[in-house]
Amino acid sequence: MQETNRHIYDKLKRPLRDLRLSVTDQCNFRCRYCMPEELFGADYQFLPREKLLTFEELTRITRIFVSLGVEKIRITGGEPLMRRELPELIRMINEVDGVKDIAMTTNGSLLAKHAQALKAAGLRRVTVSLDSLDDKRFGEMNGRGFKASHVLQGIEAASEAGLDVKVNMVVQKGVNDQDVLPMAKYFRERGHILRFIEYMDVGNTNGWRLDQVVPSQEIVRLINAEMPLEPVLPNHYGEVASRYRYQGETGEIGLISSVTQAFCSTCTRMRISAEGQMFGCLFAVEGADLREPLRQGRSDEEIRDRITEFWSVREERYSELRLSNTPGLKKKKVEMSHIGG
Ligand SMILES: Nc1nc2c(ncn2[C@@H]2O[C@H](COP(=O)(O)OP(=O)(O)OP(=O)(O)O)[C@@H](O)[C@H]2O)c(=O)[nH]1
Ligand SMILES: C[S@@+](CC[C@H](N)C(=O)[O-])C[C@H]1O[C@@H](n2cnc3c(N)ncnc32)[C@H](O)[C@@H]1O
Ligand code: SF4
Ligand code: SF4
Repeated sequence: MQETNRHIYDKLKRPLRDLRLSVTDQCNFRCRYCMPEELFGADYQFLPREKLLTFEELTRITRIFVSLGVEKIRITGGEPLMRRELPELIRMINEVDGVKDIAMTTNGSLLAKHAQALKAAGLRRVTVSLDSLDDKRFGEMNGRGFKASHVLQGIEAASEAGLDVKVNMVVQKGVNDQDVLPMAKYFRERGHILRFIEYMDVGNTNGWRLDQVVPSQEIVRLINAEMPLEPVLPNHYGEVASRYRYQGETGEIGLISSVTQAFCSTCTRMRISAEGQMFGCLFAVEGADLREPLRQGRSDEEIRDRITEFWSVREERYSELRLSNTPGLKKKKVEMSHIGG
């Protein structure tokens, strides 16, 4: 029987509501802002299979988190579609009593192949990352020469399969800022929500510089000048993106402003890396292990206590601290491809 779901709160009184599960640390792209080729080269040691949480372990974790009030699950990575049999995991998670929303973030390269199976397994929404419509620029940004047209086919296939599609674009000054308007026009016509993400200083390897961030407000101004926008209220507490609607239409865009308007004060997200470490922040230094307790035969109650304890001492708010330029920001952080974006 489903236990009574109770919310737990961290030190800053933020409830635990969302669970982001990374299912692999591997990826077929080498986006410079995430996994630069020179650091994630041919000799890079990805996690061996036995270290990855199994589908049964991921499902059990989900069930325990749901008993703590989580309703929203996001599958991510690395590239989640590189994990074999992923639709089977979706099916298993979808059967967990109390899961209200299950979504996946993907680079879209393998989406055309898997969209139908994912939908049939119970996936509702997919967020596809795409940084440019220009094949050459996109190929350079993803570090592997993948074509934008290929990802667009994936988006089409997902839409045809009945999945709700959003698109994420990381905007970097001098790299793809010229693509903001063409992307906005393209996805406005097709009715998909495009979200612009401020380039972040994730991990230790992407060579981030503040002057490469395009502030969200600049993007709003740029689009508004051509296609007038109006702000829209958030869908729910803690929504990451601020929303704007094209005036007189239902179409929207979103702005994820983790550099210029940090949203840590309403951050309700727990992240689990592919090897089963819990992270309370995208910029965490280290996580707390769940895999060993799972494999040592600990009871659900014991694992629930471990999660509760971890969340109750959580006080991370990295982006807010970065915003206030607090000295002594952590030097060594977990990599985004490892923790799951
Ligand atoms: N700094 C920071 N960035 C985040 C956080 N959550 C998401 N992001 C960034 O926002 C991007 C978009 O998030 P998505 O994976 O699309 O998920 P979401 O915003 O929860 O999506 P919806 O459920 O559709 O609202 C991520 O890839 C990250 O780049 C967070 O907690 N902190
Ligand atoms: C780490 S990826 C994992 C899922 C999948 N591989 C993908 O690209 O959608 C999740 C999201 O993080 C975003 N991301 C990665 N590095 C980033 C950075 N430095 N700043 C902002 N967003 C970033 C990506 O664009 C993507 O939308
Ligand atoms: S952003 Fe996604 S697609 Fe790009 S390297 Fe990172 S994990 Fe891979
Ligand atoms: S920086 Fe950390 S605490 Fe702030 S919103 Fe992102 S994940 Fe949450």
